[in-house]
Amino acid sequence: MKLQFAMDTLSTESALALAAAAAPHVDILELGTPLIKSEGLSAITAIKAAHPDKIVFADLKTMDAGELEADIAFGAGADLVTVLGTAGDSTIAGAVKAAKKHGKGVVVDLIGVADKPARAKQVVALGAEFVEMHAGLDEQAEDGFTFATLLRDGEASGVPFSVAGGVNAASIGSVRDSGARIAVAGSAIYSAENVGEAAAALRAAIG
Ligand SMILES: O=C(CO)[C@H](O)[C@H](O)COP(=O)(O)O
Repeated sequence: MKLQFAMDTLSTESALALAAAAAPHVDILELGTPLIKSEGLSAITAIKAAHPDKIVFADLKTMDAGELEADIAFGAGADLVTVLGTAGDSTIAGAVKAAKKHGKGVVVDLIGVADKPARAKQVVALGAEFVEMHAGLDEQAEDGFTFATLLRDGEASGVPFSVAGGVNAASIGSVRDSGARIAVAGSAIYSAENVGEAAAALRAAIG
């Protein structure tokens, strides 16, 4: 299983520092949505230039203009971009078209999707590389939500999936056991006193 570090910070400078500390222990460096909104596409270019050997993931959370948004992010250096599963099929297909042009990939984020396994199958058929079983902060706070639901949805989807939202040292073993291809950890790494050690501990936990 790969480890993805979601850098939910607001400046390129702090993202570069976080990436430098965590890079030896992670496979994928994610520029969080707030970072891209704050700094723009130049942040993607800066992270890719500093870490050409890592997969650079731009969490665009695109909802419309799929081809255009994906095209400019790939042009800036992204290897993977996200489109929302709640977007229309044409938006997802447009982003996939841009990915094919650049030899890159599209990940569909299923945040807010009621039937995640069903939508997962549909978007992979449209050309998504994998789906992200993602519970946002609000969804995590809803009555009846459990992390296990996310893992069950991933297993039930029958397609390649990552898990995001609440992945930490206590939960990452269950993510691996669910068959996820990728575990996405944000605050468990960037909020730690020692970012490098936190990333190394998550890596060690999944082998
Ligand atoms: O995409 C995100 C929010 O929309 C986060 O980056 C992702 O969910 C990671 O969350 P956490 O900090 O709980 O690991």
